[in-house]
Amino acid sequence: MSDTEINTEHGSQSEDESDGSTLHSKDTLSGHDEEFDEKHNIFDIAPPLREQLSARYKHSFAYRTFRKRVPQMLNELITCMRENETRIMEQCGDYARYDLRRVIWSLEILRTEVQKNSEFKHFVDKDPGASEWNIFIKKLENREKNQWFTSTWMDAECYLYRRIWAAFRRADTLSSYDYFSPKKICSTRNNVFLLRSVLKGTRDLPRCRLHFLLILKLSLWANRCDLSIRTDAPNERFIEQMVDFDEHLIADQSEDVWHLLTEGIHSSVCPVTVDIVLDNAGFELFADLLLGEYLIEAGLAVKVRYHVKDIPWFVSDVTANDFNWMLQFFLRHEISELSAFGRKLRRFMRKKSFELCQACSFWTKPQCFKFMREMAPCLYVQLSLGALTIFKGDLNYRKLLDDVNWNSTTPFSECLSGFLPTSICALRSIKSDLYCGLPLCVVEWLTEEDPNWMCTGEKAVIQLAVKPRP
Ligand SMILES: O=P(O)(O)OC[C@@]1(O)O[C@H](CO)[C@@H](O)[C@@H]1O
Repeated sequence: MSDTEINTEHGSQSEDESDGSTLHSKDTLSGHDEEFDEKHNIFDIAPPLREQLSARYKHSFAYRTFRKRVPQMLNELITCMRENETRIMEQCGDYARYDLRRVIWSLEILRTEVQKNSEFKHFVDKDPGASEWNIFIKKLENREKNQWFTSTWMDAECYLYRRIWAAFRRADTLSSYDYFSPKKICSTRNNVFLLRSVLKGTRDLPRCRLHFLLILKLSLWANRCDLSIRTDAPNERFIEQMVDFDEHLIADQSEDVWHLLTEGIHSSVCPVTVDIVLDNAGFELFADLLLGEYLIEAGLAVKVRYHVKDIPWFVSDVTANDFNWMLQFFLRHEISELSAFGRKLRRFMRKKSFELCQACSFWTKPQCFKFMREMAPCLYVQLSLGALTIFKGDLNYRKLLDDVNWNSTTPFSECLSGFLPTSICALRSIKSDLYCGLPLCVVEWLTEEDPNWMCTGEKAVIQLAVKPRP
């Protein structure tokens, strides 16, 4: 990712202007929806139990995603590319101007396809993944699930981000340009004072249960800062406010995670590795680096491995470039607390206490994690050699649960459909309509209070499935 200043101001909306995709806002769909729904056989119901989520259910976040959020996200991306043409040319060369026009044209076509509920097209790029995608799309065609509003939500969303990537990839000058980087860079730069205040509050914490819980929850609540949903920046008093966040934790197995790391794993026999499957860049990545730092310094792990996406994904997901950019950002920062943290991160990388794993393409495939063993055996074995894998965020959670709308009281470990390479911890602020492992009636009560609660990221869960070891 380049360090060039890029304007993201104009492409974004204020919360008031937004359209139902923003946190805290209500469902505001109306107008042409009835006509659209009738034409495309949209069911006037919420996602049925034990079914995979899909935009074919009107009362779902998936429906709103394709009716509102996705066209809006594509508009923002197009505007951002137009407004930053000169800067992109500085970075990618003069010819980028022509490539950019072609890309914008492709993005406009894509937006129309979503709005018209068109069929998925096959990929024509030369990337090795294209043929695999095309086989997958063919299968969807055979099952008549190859449209934005007939496919599952997961298939359609992953296809969307792969299509955006293909539009840039085809253009020689832009093939390795990360079109979401302006947003990701700004989200870090605009929060420098927050980063400093969090750093000040978390230096040299001795090993103890309470400190561990603080850092684990910081990593959890940082997941509220998802750039594809949230327009407001986290508050500078984030750490102090976290005490109040606790009441929003509707399933909390954080103590079990502490016990697993301190008692369940015999670190004297084999050195403990913890894997963190990252979600968003910006403040959330920072919090995940703090979590890694604490695990190492408190002797809870000897190695923390970070997993990233191989292509720009769901707007703000971390790629290897974002990870490296953040290390450099800290290292070179003029604020002493930030640069000291940067030097520590560099030390951890050099000593291999931290490892940035080679980005595995499985993370950007539409298949959920129960298929990992078969589709990405090396990744599965890698995770199984670690003591614990922490999955960050809502999208990873959806993939853990096969994107199925489980009965909300079904235990977390049951909903993993056999996926348990090692012990698994999910840190998820809830931004979609699926849940599990919750106490009886919680979903009913919350829905009575606010039918939209599950799309706001306000509530969260910390859940753990322990892998029995011989
Ligand atoms: O994984 P994250 O960053 O916590 O959330 C990803 C997300 O924004 O994308 C999906 C909808 O597009 C939802 O599952 C969720 O709201």
